[in-house]
Amino acid sequence: MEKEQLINEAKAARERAYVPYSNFQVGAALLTADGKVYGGCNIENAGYSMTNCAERTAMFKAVSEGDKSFAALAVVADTKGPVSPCGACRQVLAEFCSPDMPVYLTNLNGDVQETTVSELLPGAFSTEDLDYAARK
Ligand SMILES: O=c1ccn([C@H]2C[C@H](O)[C@@H](CO)O2)c(=O)[nH]1
Ligand SMILES: [Zn+2]
Repeated sequence: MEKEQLINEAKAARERAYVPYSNFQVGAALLTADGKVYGGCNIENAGYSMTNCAERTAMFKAVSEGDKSFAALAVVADTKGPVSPCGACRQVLAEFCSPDMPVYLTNLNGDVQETTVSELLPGAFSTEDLDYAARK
């Protein structure tokens, strides 16, 4: 799938954002290794901290459907520059995606920043850290 197509899927998912509190719509599109696309939007809650970001919505949809092998992610919001994923989403990406997986950070003006999972979260806490402690 083309990068532009994945970005368009993220824009379509963004339209479904549930954002009565921030009014800030975010969309994500996660491409699986076998060519499926999971869209995600941010979903807010009157208890603000229960909000789920677009990126994690897409990730959790995929994993809950049995997909855990990913090829690329696109994220879009109406930001001045390419949107910057929050720390929680960076940690979730690091759990399931390879360090060099491409991530396309975009906005509605057509800016596109191509980065990777490890660039977004260098030195992520990982399962290897847990394994080391467990074998002692
Ligand atoms: O990368 C981001 C940044 C923010 N948000 C959401 C969370 C909340 O609904 C709103 C404002 O933080 O934007 C995302 O979905 N993804
Ligand atoms: Zn987030």
